[in-house]
Amino acid sequence: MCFDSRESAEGGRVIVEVDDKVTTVRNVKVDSRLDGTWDSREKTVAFSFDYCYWSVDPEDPKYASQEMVFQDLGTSVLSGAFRGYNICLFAYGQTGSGKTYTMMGTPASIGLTPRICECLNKCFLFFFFFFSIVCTEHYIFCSFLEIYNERVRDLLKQSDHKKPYTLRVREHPETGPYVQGLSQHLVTDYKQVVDLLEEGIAKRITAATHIHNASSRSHAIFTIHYTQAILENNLPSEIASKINLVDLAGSERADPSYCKDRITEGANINKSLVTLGIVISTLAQNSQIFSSCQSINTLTSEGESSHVDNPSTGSVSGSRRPAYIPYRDSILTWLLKDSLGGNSKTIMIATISPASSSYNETMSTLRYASNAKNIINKPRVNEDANVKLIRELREEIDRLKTLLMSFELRNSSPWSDDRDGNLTELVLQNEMKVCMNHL
Ligand SMILES: Nc1ncnc2c1ncn2[C@@H]1O[C@H](COP(=O)(O)OP(=O)(O)OP(=O)(O)O)[C@@H](O)[C@H]1O
Repeated sequence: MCFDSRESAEGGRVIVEVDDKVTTVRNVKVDSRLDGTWDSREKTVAFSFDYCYWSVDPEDPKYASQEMVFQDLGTSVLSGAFRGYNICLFAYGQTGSGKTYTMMGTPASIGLTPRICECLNKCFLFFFFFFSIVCTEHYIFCSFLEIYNERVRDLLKQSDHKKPYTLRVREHPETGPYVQGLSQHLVTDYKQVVDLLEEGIAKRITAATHIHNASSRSHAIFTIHYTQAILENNLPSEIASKINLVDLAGSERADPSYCKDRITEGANINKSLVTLGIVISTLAQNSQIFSSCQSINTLTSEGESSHVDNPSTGSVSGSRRPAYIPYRDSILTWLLKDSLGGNSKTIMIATISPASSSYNETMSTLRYASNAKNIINKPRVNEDANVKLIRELREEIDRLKTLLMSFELRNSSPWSDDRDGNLTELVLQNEMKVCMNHL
């Protein structure tokens, strides 16, 4: 949260308050109605989130530093990545409100992305020691792209200046959407990551707007593919995690005084942010339907009731179907499909301005974030399929062995020999499958 230059020049009347996990916004127009007439609008609206930060004035004791944000959000990205989950962290908010500052930072105050990269390199040994897993090696590949005017550009590839390098988005049946031909860079130390980030940020398209004189006009996605070679129960295996760190272009109303290019940019930025909003609210609605269906099923299986009317879903026993999610309506939502509603732990950072002149933008950003809070994703660990199979077979062997022992302890009946024989056979078959998988 910060004032932009325009708001500071205007004297910046503060209408936002942050108290622990609650952000309250005051509507000054309601305040200024001194004629005594009744106003139906709320004077203050409170929003609750997992974390709320105040970073308007560094002298303020409540001031949230980059380190504090990293301690809360960055470490949860890292612990998810170490355990093999896909993670997405994206910053959304009004132009000039601090998205790039939070995600990338400045040389004097580094942001989340470089801090996460630094810790991926440094902390993995501690993590594996802590979770008693033996990690033999780890690899980090990075890519950096921007979506500008609904086209994808590689920010880490040299291109002919006359012809910008645009890439196609494709969809893999198992791993989901990806950018064909996007360059991947192996990094082995922090300096290399910082160099890549600096190279990409320098190539990213920015322009002066009325609000911010170096406004990012594109959505930037920095992706880290983090793979760990591990030994679990003496089995070599790999855990892979994809971390998407997304700095969105600022939401800003179109201004007719801008040149044609700026208006086209603005229209494309708005199109993708509107689609993102629709995707988020549809996912939130679907998650509500899903969770109410689950609670209906729980009640039914407990035998308490088989007909539950749920006013929020408006139907009986979950007959309301999940709505279609228009991921493909913009490149941004298509590329983030898995992060927004699939196999990913996703964190949204909403950046706002505390100034009264930004009231509408602030309310819209906080409503957006409130909607996103209701989405329930289903992240799963990306572990090696063979190791998973071996673990399941071992569990099955243990179960069958226990069963066999209990038969042997009992007095054998005329048919028990057959049954014991079948179990022994099953144990042998499973042992063989495990051996084959080891080869
Ligand atoms: N919490 C903060 N503390 C100090 N300075 C900040 C903070 N947040 C943002 N700034 C400064 O405010 C200016 C605008 O921030 P930033 O570029 O991050 O905005 P943005 O939301 O990414 O804007 P746009 O969408 O237009 O790209 C920058 O100069 C940045 O360094």
